[in-house]
Amino acid sequence: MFLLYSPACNPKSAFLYPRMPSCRSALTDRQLFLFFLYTWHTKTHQTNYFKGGINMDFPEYSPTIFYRLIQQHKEAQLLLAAIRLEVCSYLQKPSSASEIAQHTQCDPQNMDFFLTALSSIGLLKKEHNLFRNSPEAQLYLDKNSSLYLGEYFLFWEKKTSLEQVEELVRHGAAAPCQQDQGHAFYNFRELARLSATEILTGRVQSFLKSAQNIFPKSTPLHLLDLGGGSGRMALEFGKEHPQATGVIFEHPSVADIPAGHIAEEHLEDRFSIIQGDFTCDDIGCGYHLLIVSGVLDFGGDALDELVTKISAAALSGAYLYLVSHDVSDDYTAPKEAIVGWLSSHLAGLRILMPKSRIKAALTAAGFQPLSINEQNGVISRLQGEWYRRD
Ligand SMILES: C[S@@+](CC[C@H](N)C(=O)[O-])C[C@H]1O[C@@H](n2cnc3c(N)ncnc32)[C@H](O)[C@@H]1O
Repeated sequence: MFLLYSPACNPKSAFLYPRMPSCRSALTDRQLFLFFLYTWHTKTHQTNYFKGGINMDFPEYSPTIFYRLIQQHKEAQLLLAAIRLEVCSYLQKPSSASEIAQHTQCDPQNMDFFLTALSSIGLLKKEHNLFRNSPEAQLYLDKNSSLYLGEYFLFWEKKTSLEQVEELVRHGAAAPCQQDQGHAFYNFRELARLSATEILTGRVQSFLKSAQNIFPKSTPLHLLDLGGGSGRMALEFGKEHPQATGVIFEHPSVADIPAGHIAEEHLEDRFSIIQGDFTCDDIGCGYHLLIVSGVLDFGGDALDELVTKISAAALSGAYLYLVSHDVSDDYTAPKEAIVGWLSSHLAGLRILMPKSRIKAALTAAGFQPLSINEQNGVISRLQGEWYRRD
């Protein structure tokens, strides 16, 4: 057909066509109609048949997020395997895959693939076919490091595993945990043992750094570390404040862990343990400083009662250092806390509490949050925050 072979068929020259009267006289009305129909169709549908271009628009959203999540899962599998195989404990210096395979009694060929994959995700460095730890792997994944966290990661991964998520969502928990069964559900003793190192990777430092703006080193004071776990917060504070004395309150099933640290640090003359259940037992009194780290989130229905008890144990003008999970009112943030504690929620143990609820309970019991100015701006880098008792 004429139209198809006409220069005017080229979509580019189609724009020019109405300005070419000599050419127009050669076309019938039907040809003109078909021509305009064609021009409209090609422009509307963004096609370019003659150049072999893309015949589709991009979807409105990309599926990248799904690939990223699946990729993260695989990378986490690699990390956990690396911890179990203890490869980082042999990679302080550049080594070949076969040397590492020999140390760990593994298959040399697959060790090479494995170490190369670990290099691709940044846990190792690979140069000239030799592997060595990245700085982070050296510090936290080498069993010989004083900050080795491998065991802690494995414990935490198992404790918060979502392997059963589908089953639990489908059928619910077989025997839902009661609120006061936290000690049965969580191995707090093991957590206290392993977090004695984890707490030294930033949490204690944040606490001490902010505390130095409040407590001069030479001031005598008495402190309580409620549900203190390893007791490290109290003891490291005690080491920096020679006039400080203190109590670490812990459940009887955990108490030997902080007791061991008191003995190791030779702080028996200034620090002691009170064993008990803080929901019903006496927690002592006369405290100038109260450390409440990772405890109030688990207060459940007894939160107000517990906070009232804490308030009664505090001296007027005492300071309280709170570490909470900073949970939003609709429980969608922060994702680390929401996903991290999902397994216990699915098991029937409702342990997280919105930050606003904790703050309201503390305020009602006479604790006022310290303003950022009063904390000399340290709060922005803190995981904890300070309150002062009226
Ligand atoms: C998440 S851990 C926090 C440990 C420590 N404060 C820290 O920041 O690492 C909670 C601690 O509270 C203790 N705890 C929980 N419920 C308790 C109760 N009813 N009585 C005494 N201790 C309790 C647990 O034994 C555990 O050591």
